[in-house]
Amino acid sequence: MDARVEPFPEPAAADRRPSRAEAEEAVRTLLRWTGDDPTREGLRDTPRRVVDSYRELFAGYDQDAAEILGRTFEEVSGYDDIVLVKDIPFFSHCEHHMVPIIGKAHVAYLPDERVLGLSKIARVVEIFARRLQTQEALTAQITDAIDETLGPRGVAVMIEAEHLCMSMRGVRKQGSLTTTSRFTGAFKDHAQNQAHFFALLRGRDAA
Ligand SMILES: Nc1nc2c(ncn2[C@@H]2O[C@H](COP(=O)(O)OP(=O)(O)OP(=O)(O)O)[C@@H](O)[C@H]2O)c(=O)[nH]1
Ligand SMILES: [Zn+2]
Repeated sequence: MDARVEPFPEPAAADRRPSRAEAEEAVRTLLRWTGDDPTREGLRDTPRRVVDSYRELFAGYDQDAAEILGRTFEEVSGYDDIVLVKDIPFFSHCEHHMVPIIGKAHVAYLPDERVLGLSKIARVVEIFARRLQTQEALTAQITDAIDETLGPRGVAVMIEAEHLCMSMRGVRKQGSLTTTSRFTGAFKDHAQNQAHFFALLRGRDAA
């Protein structure tokens, strides 16, 4: 296993999870921490809603990228050029502040013998985005999951995102975008493949 990154973190074991009642109580504690009153009518159902929201926003902990990416197709046409799915929107949450990260992922690979269903590329972005993340880890996990499961000639991933922990709070710089990228195989070794990837990305503004 590649030591740089754990591509398929084990989903949190059910027995290590607090109960729903404990989770709702934690939300009540945070409501009191804000200075509000969790017993007032408007907030009475809020712990339940927050816990339900967390289930959805962090659903990625219960999903396995290898399973999604395991469903591949043999490429019989001889197509061997770049496959790029760009502008995949995602919402994630930063692991430092648990505040949203809003961004777009651009994911490309150079097929070898097998290709992926295109929706699976967007699904793998979702799986890793719906966990607490840094942008660097999100980029690495998407790249390495595709690389290790599909075995293509190369993978290229670029992510552009705004971190609301830098906009709403802290340094308060609205609109600043962070870009991260990761390349494997033929994208890493051959500058012209990287250049092709970047040229196709620039093309998104031309339409
Ligand atoms: N490298 C990296 N840093 C991130 C990411 N998301 C948030 N951060 C940063 O994580 C850092 C946490 O810094 P700390 O000094 O521990 O926390 P803090 O006191 O809340 O920092 P400020 O945000 O500067 O107020 C901040 O600089 C954030 O901007 C990310 O995806 N990648
Ligand atoms: Zn943050």
